[in-house]
Amino acid sequence: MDLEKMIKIRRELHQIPELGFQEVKTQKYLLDFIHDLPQDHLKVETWKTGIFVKVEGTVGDKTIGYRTDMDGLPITEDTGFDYQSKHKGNMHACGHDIHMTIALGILAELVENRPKHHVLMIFQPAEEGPGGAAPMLESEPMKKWWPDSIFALHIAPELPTGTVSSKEGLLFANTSELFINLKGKGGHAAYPHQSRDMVVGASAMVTDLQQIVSRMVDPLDAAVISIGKINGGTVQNIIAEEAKLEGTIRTLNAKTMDFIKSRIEKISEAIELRFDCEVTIDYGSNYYQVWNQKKYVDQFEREMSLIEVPYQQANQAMTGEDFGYMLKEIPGFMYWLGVDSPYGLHHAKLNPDEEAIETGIKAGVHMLKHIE
Ligand SMILES: CC(=O)N[C@@H](CCC[C@H](N)C(=O)O)C(=O)O
Repeated sequence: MDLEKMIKIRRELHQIPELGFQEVKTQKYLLDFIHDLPQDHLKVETWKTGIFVKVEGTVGDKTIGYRTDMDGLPITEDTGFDYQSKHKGNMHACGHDIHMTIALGILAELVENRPKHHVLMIFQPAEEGPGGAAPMLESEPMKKWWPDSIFALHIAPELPTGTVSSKEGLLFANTSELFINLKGKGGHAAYPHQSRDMVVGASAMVTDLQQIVSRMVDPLDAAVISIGKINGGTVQNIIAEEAKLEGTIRTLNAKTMDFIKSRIEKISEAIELRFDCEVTIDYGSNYYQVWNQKKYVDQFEREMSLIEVPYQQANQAMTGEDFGYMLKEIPGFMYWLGVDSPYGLHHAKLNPDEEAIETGIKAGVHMLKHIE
Protein backbone atom coordinates (compact mmCIF):
# COMPACT_ATOMS: atom_id res chain seq x y z
CA MET A 1 0.00 0.00 0.00
CA ASP A 2 1.37 3.36 -1.06
CA LEU A 3 0.47 5.90 1.65
CA GLU A 4 0.95 8.87 -0.67
CA LYS A 5 -1.54 7.42 -3.13
CA MET A 6 -4.03 6.79 -0.32
CA ILE A 7 -3.63 10.36 0.97
CA LYS A 8 -4.35 11.64 -2.55
CA ILE A 9 -7.54 9.55 -2.60
CA ARG A 10 -8.56 10.85 0.83
CA ARG A 11 -8.05 14.44 -0.30
CA GLU A 12 -10.10 13.88 -3.46
CA LEU A 13 -12.94 12.36 -1.43
CA HIS A 14 -12.59 15.17 1.10
CA GLN A 15 -13.41 17.72 -1.60
CA ILE A 16 -16.77 16.19 -2.53
CA PRO A 17 -18.73 15.69 0.72
CA GLU A 18 -22.39 14.87 0.10
CA LEU A 19 -25.27 14.49 2.55
CA GLY A 20 -27.11 11.25 3.29
CA PHE A 21 -28.48 9.46 0.19
CA GLN A 22 -27.05 12.19 -2.06
CA GLU A 23 -23.59 10.56 -2.31
CA VAL A 24 -23.72 10.39 -6.13
CA LYS A 25 -20.22 11.74 -6.91
CA THR A 26 -18.78 9.80 -3.99
CA GLN A 27 -20.34 6.56 -5.24
CA LYS A 28 -18.96 7.21 -8.74
CA TYR A 29 -15.49 7.93 -7.34
CA LEU A 30 -15.52 4.69 -5.35
CA LEU A 31 -16.88 2.66 -8.29
CA ASP A 32 -14.17 4.03 -10.60
CA PHE A 33 -11.51 2.88 -8.12
CA ILE A 34 -13.18 -0.53 -7.64
CA HIS A 35 -13.58 -1.10 -11.39
CA ASP A 36 -9.85 -0.37 -11.92
CA LEU A 37 -8.91 -3.32 -9.66
CA PRO A 38 -8.42 -6.81 -11.16
CA GLN A 39 -12.00 -8.14 -11.37
CA ASP A 40 -11.40 -11.94 -11.38
CA HIS A 41 -12.55 -12.53 -7.80
CA LEU A 42 -14.77 -9.49 -7.26
CA LYS A 43 -18.54 -9.08 -7.45
CA VAL A 44 -19.94 -5.55 -7.23
CA GLU A 45 -23.53 -4.40 -6.68
CA THR A 46 -24.91 -0.96 -5.94
CA TRP A 47 -27.78 -0.15 -3.60
CA LYS A 48 -29.10 3.44 -3.72
CA THR A 49 -25.90 5.51 -3.29
CA GLY A 50 -24.15 2.63 -1.49
CA ILE A 51 -22.00 -0.22 -2.82
CA PHE A 52 -21.44 -3.87 -1.93
CA VAL A 53 -18.21 -5.56 -3.03
CA LYS A 54 -17.70 -9.25 -2.46
CA VAL A 55 -14.14 -10.57 -2.58
CA GLU A 56 -14.12 -14.34 -3.12
CA GLY A 57 -11.97 -16.08 -0.53
CA THR A 58 -9.58 -18.91 -1.38
CA VAL A 59 -11.57 -21.35 0.81
CA GLY A 60 -14.77 -19.37 1.27
CA ASP A 61 -16.48 -21.29 4.05
CA LYS A 62 -17.42 -18.03 5.79
CA THR A 63 -18.08 -14.40 4.85
CA ILE A 64 -16.65 -11.54 6.92
CA GLY A 65 -18.23 -8.09 6.56
CA TYR A 66 -16.41 -4.75 6.74
CA ARG A 67 -18.45 -1.53 6.66
CA THR A 68 -17.53 2.07 5.94
CA ASP A 69 -19.85 5.06 5.92
CA MET A 70 -19.83 7.59 3.06
CA ASP A 71 -21.71 10.82 3.86
CA GLY A 72 -20.57 14.28 4.91
CA LEU A 73 -22.16 16.85 7.23
CA PRO A 74 -23.85 20.23 6.64
CA ILE A 75 -20.90 22.22 8.06
CA THR A 76 -18.92 24.96 6.31
CA GLU A 77 -15.29 23.87 6.38
CA ASP A 78 -12.85 26.21 8.10
CA THR A 79 -9.55 24.35 7.77
CA GLY A 80 -8.09 26.60 5.07
CA PHE A 81 -6.52 23.56 3.35
CA ASP A 82 -5.91 23.74 -0.38
CA TYR A 83 -7.91 20.51 -0.69
CA GLN A 84 -10.88 21.74 1.35
CA SER A 85 -14.49 20.95 0.44
CA LYS A 86 -15.65 22.11 -3.00
CA HIS A 87 -19.25 21.55 -1.89
CA LYS A 88 -20.01 24.80 -0.10
CA GLY A 89 -21.74 24.21 3.22
CA ASN A 90 -20.83 20.50 3.37
CA MET A 91 -17.76 18.95 4.94
CA HIS A 92 -16.35 15.55 5.81
CA ALA A 93 -16.25 16.59 9.48
CA CYS A 94 -16.77 13.11 10.88
CA GLY A 95 -13.91 11.34 9.09
CA HIS A 96 -15.96 9.37 6.57
CA ASP A 97 -13.41 10.40 3.88
CA ILE A 98 -10.71 8.64 5.94
CA HIS A 99 -13.04 5.66 6.55
CA MET A 100 -13.71 5.25 2.80
CA THR A 101 -10.02 5.59 1.90
CA ILE A 102 -9.13 2.87 4.39
CA ALA A 103 -11.86 0.61 2.96
CA LEU A 104 -10.48 1.13 -0.57
CA GLY A 105 -6.94 0.41 0.67
CA ILE A 106 -8.13 -2.80 2.35
CA LEU A 107 -9.95 -3.86 -0.80
CA ALA A 108 -6.89 -3.25 -3.00
CA GLU A 109 -4.73 -5.35 -0.64
CA LEU A 110 -7.26 -8.19 -0.50
CA VAL A 111 -7.47 -8.33 -4.29
CA GLU A 112 -3.66 -8.66 -4.45
CA ASN A 113 -3.49 -11.22 -1.69
CA ARG A 114 -6.80 -13.01 -1.30
CA PRO A 115 -8.11 -13.94 2.14
CA LYS A 116 -9.26 -17.42 3.14
CA HIS A 117 -12.83 -16.33 3.90
CA HIS A 118 -15.06 -14.37 1.53
CA VAL A 119 -15.07 -10.67 2.42
CA LEU A 120 -18.05 -8.36 1.98
CA MET A 121 -17.03 -4.69 1.80
CA ILE A 122 -20.04 -2.47 2.53
CA PHE A 123 -19.94 1.20 1.49
CA GLN A 124 -22.92 2.59 3.41
CA PRO A 125 -24.61 5.94 2.76
CA ALA A 126 -26.40 8.27 5.21
CA GLU A 127 -24.77 7.42 8.55
CA GLU A 128 -25.25 10.98 9.83
CA GLY A 129 -28.91 10.73 8.91
CA PRO A 130 -31.46 9.51 8.09
CA GLY A 131 -29.59 6.19 8.46
CA GLY A 132 -28.47 3.78 5.74
CA ALA A 133 -27.53 0.72 7.81
CA ALA A 134 -31.02 -0.49 8.69
CA PRO A 135 -32.44 -0.36 5.13
CA MET A 136 -29.18 -1.78 3.72
CA LEU A 137 -29.67 -4.86 5.91
CA GLU A 138 -32.97 -5.45 4.09
CA SER A 139 -31.41 -5.12 0.61
CA GLU A 140 -31.03 -8.03 -1.85
CA PRO A 141 -27.18 -7.97 -2.04
CA MET A 142 -26.99 -8.03 1.76
CA LYS A 143 -29.41 -10.96 2.01
CA LYS A 144 -27.53 -12.83 -0.73
CA TRP A 145 -24.06 -12.21 0.76
CA TRP A 146 -25.02 -12.13 4.46
CA PRO A 147 -21.80 -12.05 6.56
CA ASP A 148 -21.10 -14.42 9.47
CA SER A 149 -19.39 -11.60 11.36
CA ILE A 150 -18.75 -7.92 10.74
CA PHE A 151 -16.66 -5.00 11.94
CA ALA A 152 -16.05 -1.29 11.30
CA LEU A 153 -13.98 1.60 12.60
CA HIS A 154 -14.47 5.25 13.48
CA ILE A 155 -11.74 7.87 13.71
CA ALA A 156 -10.98 9.21 17.20
CA PRO A 157 -9.48 12.74 17.19
CA GLU A 158 -8.40 12.49 20.84
CA LEU A 159 -6.32 9.31 20.41
CA PRO A 160 -2.70 9.23 19.14
CA THR A 161 -2.18 8.36 15.49
CA GLY A 162 -1.39 4.69 14.94
CA THR A 163 -3.37 3.48 17.96
CA VAL A 164 -6.71 1.67 18.20
CA SER A 165 -9.23 1.35 20.99
CA SER A 166 -12.35 -0.65 21.75
CA LYS A 167 -14.28 -2.39 24.51
CA GLU A 168 -16.72 -5.24 24.90
CA GLY A 169 -20.41 -4.39 25.39
CA LEU A 170 -21.77 -0.92 24.81
CA LEU A 171 -19.42 1.33 22.83
CA PHE A 172 -21.86 3.93 21.39
CA ALA A 173 -25.19 5.19 22.74
CA ASN A 174 -28.80 4.83 21.64
CA THR A 175 -29.75 8.00 19.76
CA SER A 176 -32.88 9.74 18.59
CA GLU A 177 -33.18 12.90 16.58
CA LEU A 178 -35.59 15.51 17.93
CA PHE A 179 -37.58 18.03 15.87
CA ILE A 180 -39.98 20.35 17.72
CA ASN A 181 -42.32 22.80 16.07
CA LEU A 182 -44.02 25.57 18.10
CA LYS A 183 -46.95 27.47 16.58
CA GLY A 184 -48.36 30.55 18.30
CA LYS A 185 -49.67 33.88 16.96
CA GLY A 186 -47.56 36.54 15.29
CA GLY A 187 -48.06 40.29 15.64
CA HIS A 188 -46.53 43.70 16.30
CA ALA A 189 -43.61 43.67 18.74
CA ALA A 190 -45.21 46.62 20.55
CA TYR A 191 -48.35 44.57 21.40
CA PRO A 192 -47.07 41.32 22.93
CA HIS A 193 -50.39 40.75 24.77
CA GLN A 194 -52.16 40.33 21.40
CA SER A 195 -49.70 37.67 20.21
CA ARG A 196 -48.35 34.27 21.28
CA ASP A 197 -44.59 34.73 21.09
CA MET A 198 -42.82 31.55 19.97
CA VAL A 199 -39.30 32.94 20.54
CA VAL A 200 -40.20 33.06 24.24
CA GLY A 201 -42.03 29.69 24.00
CA ALA A 202 -39.04 28.02 22.33
CA SER A 203 -36.58 29.55 24.83
CA ALA A 204 -38.65 28.20 27.75
CA MET A 205 -38.83 24.82 26.07
CA VAL A 206 -35.02 24.62 25.63
CA THR A 207 -34.52 25.47 29.32
CA ASP A 208 -37.13 22.91 30.42
CA LEU A 209 -35.59 20.21 28.20
CA GLN A 210 -32.21 20.75 29.86
CA GLN A 211 -33.78 19.92 33.22
CA ILE A 212 -34.85 16.41 32.17
CA VAL A 213 -31.32 15.00 32.34
CA SER A 214 -30.16 17.11 35.28
CA ARG A 215 -33.27 16.58 37.46
CA MET A 216 -35.16 13.49 36.30
CA VAL A 217 -32.63 10.91 35.05
CA ASP A 218 -30.56 8.91 37.54
CA PRO A 219 -27.08 10.55 37.46
CA LEU A 220 -25.56 7.06 37.25
CA ASP A 221 -27.51 6.38 34.06
CA ALA A 222 -25.92 8.82 31.61
CA ALA A 223 -28.05 10.67 29.05
CA VAL A 224 -27.75 13.77 26.85
CA ILE A 225 -30.26 16.14 25.27
CA SER A 226 -28.62 18.67 22.95
CA ILE A 227 -30.46 21.24 20.89
CA GLY A 228 -28.22 22.05 17.92
CA LYS A 229 -30.47 24.41 16.02
CA ILE A 230 -33.12 27.00 16.87
CA ASN A 231 -35.04 28.96 14.27
CA GLY A 232 -37.90 31.41 14.61
CA GLY A 233 -39.25 34.78 13.59
CA THR A 234 -38.61 37.07 10.67
CA VAL A 235 -37.43 40.49 11.86
CA GLN A 236 -36.69 42.38 15.11
CA ASN A 237 -40.06 44.11 15.48
CA ILE A 238 -42.41 41.25 14.64
CA ILE A 239 -43.41 38.68 17.20
CA ALA A 240 -42.57 35.20 15.94
CA GLU A 241 -45.59 33.09 15.11
CA GLU A 242 -43.49 29.94 14.73
CA ALA A 243 -40.24 28.51 16.09
CA LYS A 244 -38.45 25.24 15.40
CA LEU A 245 -35.94 23.36 17.53
CA GLU A 246 -33.68 20.57 16.28
CA GLY A 247 -31.69 18.33 18.56
CA THR A 248 -30.66 14.86 19.56
CA ILE A 249 -31.22 12.56 22.53
CA ARG A 250 -28.53 10.07 23.65
CA THR A 251 -28.87 7.35 26.30
CA LEU A 252 -26.87 4.35 27.41
CA ASN A 253 -29.99 2.27 27.80
CA ALA A 254 -33.12 1.93 25.72
CA LYS A 255 -35.58 2.32 28.63
CA THR A 256 -34.08 5.71 29.51
CA MET A 257 -34.70 6.82 25.92
CA ASP A 258 -38.42 5.96 26.35
CA PHE A 259 -38.52 7.77 29.69
CA ILE A 260 -36.91 10.92 28.24
CA LYS A 261 -39.36 10.94 25.35
CA SER A 262 -42.29 10.67 27.78
CA ARG A 263 -40.91 13.67 29.73
CA ILE A 264 -40.47 15.69 26.50
CA GLU A 265 -44.14 15.05 25.73
CA LYS A 266 -45.18 16.25 29.21
CA ILE A 267 -43.05 19.39 28.79
CA SER A 268 -44.60 20.06 25.42
CA GLU A 269 -48.12 19.84 26.94
CA ALA A 270 -47.04 22.28 29.65
CA ILE A 271 -45.61 24.70 27.07
CA GLU A 272 -48.91 24.54 25.15
CA LEU A 273 -50.79 25.54 28.29
CA ARG A 274 -48.34 28.25 29.37
CA PHE A 275 -48.00 29.93 25.98
CA ASP A 276 -51.41 29.08 24.49
CA CYS A 277 -49.72 27.52 21.48
CA GLU A 278 -49.43 24.22 19.60
CA VAL A 279 -46.33 22.05 19.95
CA THR A 280 -45.60 19.09 17.67
CA ILE A 281 -42.77 16.61 18.11
CA ASP A 282 -41.07 14.40 15.54
CA TYR A 283 -38.31 11.98 16.58
CA GLY A 284 -36.75 11.65 13.10
CA SER A 285 -34.37 8.72 12.93
CA ASN A 286 -33.36 6.58 15.89
CA TYR A 287 -30.11 4.62 16.07
CA TYR A 288 -29.66 1.43 18.00
CA GLN A 289 -26.68 1.26 20.39
CA VAL A 290 -23.34 -0.16 19.20
CA TRP A 291 -22.85 -3.36 21.19
CA ASN A 292 -19.51 -5.17 20.78
CA GLN A 293 -19.21 -8.92 21.28
CA LYS A 294 -16.50 -9.89 23.75
CA LYS A 295 -15.13 -12.72 21.59
CA TYR A 296 -14.31 -10.35 18.71
CA VAL A 297 -12.95 -7.53 20.87
CA ASP A 298 -10.67 -10.00 22.67
CA GLN A 299 -9.41 -11.34 19.35
CA PHE A 300 -8.94 -7.79 18.02
CA GLU A 301 -6.79 -6.89 21.03
CA ARG A 302 -4.67 -10.05 20.56
CA GLU A 303 -4.26 -9.55 16.80
CA MET A 304 -3.29 -5.88 17.22
CA SER A 305 -0.49 -6.85 19.59
CA LEU A 306 0.78 -9.35 16.98
CA ILE A 307 1.06 -6.60 14.35
CA GLU A 308 2.36 -4.07 16.90
CA VAL A 309 -0.57 -1.66 16.76
CA PRO A 310 -1.03 -0.19 20.27
CA TYR A 311 -4.45 -1.03 21.71
CA GLN A 312 -6.19 0.70 24.59
CA GLN A 313 -9.42 0.06 26.45
CA ALA A 314 -12.18 2.49 25.35
CA ASN A 315 -14.90 4.12 27.43
CA GLN A 316 -18.55 4.22 26.45
CA ALA A 317 -19.30 7.21 24.23
CA MET A 318 -22.45 9.25 23.69
CA THR A 319 -21.85 9.30 19.94
CA GLY A 320 -24.35 7.35 17.85
CA GLU A 321 -23.69 5.04 14.90
CA ASP A 322 -26.21 3.23 12.77
CA PHE A 323 -23.65 0.43 12.47
CA GLY A 324 -25.39 -0.58 15.73
CA TYR A 325 -28.21 -2.00 13.56
CA MET A 326 -25.73 -4.24 11.74
CA LEU A 327 -24.24 -5.43 15.04
CA LYS A 328 -27.76 -6.16 16.31
CA GLU A 329 -28.16 -8.74 13.51
CA ILE A 330 -24.57 -9.88 12.89
CA PRO A 331 -21.94 -10.66 15.56
CA GLY A 332 -18.91 -8.40 15.54
CA PHE A 333 -17.48 -5.17 16.88
CA MET A 334 -16.53 -1.57 16.19
CA TYR A 335 -13.33 0.20 17.16
CA TRP A 336 -11.80 3.67 17.33
CA LEU A 337 -8.77 4.59 15.21
CA GLY A 338 -6.58 7.38 16.64
CA VAL A 339 -6.07 10.37 14.31
CA ASP A 340 -4.74 12.96 16.77
CA SER A 341 -6.71 16.05 15.67
CA PRO A 342 -6.74 19.20 17.84
CA TYR A 343 -10.37 19.69 16.76
CA GLY A 344 -13.04 17.08 17.43
CA LEU A 345 -15.68 15.29 15.37
CA HIS A 346 -18.30 17.60 13.81
CA HIS A 347 -15.93 20.59 14.05
CA ALA A 348 -15.31 22.84 11.02
CA LYS A 349 -11.53 22.56 11.64
CA LEU A 350 -11.34 18.77 12.11
CA ASN A 351 -7.91 17.75 10.86
CA PRO A 352 -7.26 14.00 11.13
CA ASP A 353 -3.64 12.89 10.78
CA GLU A 354 -3.60 11.11 7.41
CA GLU A 355 -0.82 8.75 8.56
CA ALA A 356 -3.58 6.90 10.44
CA ILE A 357 -4.82 5.59 7.09
CA GLU A 358 -1.86 3.19 7.10
CA THR A 359 -2.82 1.77 10.51
CA GLY A 360 -6.48 1.48 9.47
CA ILE A 361 -5.56 -0.55 6.40
CA LYS A 362 -3.05 -2.72 8.26
CA ALA A 363 -5.52 -3.47 11.08
CA GLY A 364 -8.42 -4.10 8.69
CA VAL A 365 -6.52 -6.43 6.36
CA HIS A 366 -5.06 -8.38 9.29
CA MET A 367 -8.45 -8.83 10.95
CA LEU A 368 -10.19 -9.82 7.71
CA LYS A 369 -7.56 -12.51 7.25
CA HIS A 370 -7.60 -13.78 10.82
CA ILE A 371 -11.06 -13.22 12.29
CA GLU A 372 -12.58 -16.46 13.61
C1 LIG B 1 -20.12 9.12 15.02
C2 LIG B 1 -21.14 10.20 14.95
O1 LIG B 1 -20.83 11.34 15.16
N1 LIG B 1 -22.40 9.83 14.65
C3 LIG B 1 -23.51 10.73 14.62
C4 LIG B 1 -24.77 9.96 14.30
C5 LIG B 1 -25.98 10.84 14.09
C6 LIG B 1 -27.25 10.26 14.62
C7 LIG B 1 -28.47 11.12 14.40
N2 LIG B 1 -28.45 11.94 13.23
C8 LIG B 1 -28.71 11.97 15.64
O2 LIG B 1 -28.29 13.14 15.67
O3 LIG B 1 -29.31 11.47 16.59
C9 LIG B 1 -23.66 11.41 15.98
O4 LIG B 1 -24.15 12.56 16.00
O5 LIG B 1 -23.31 10.83 17.02
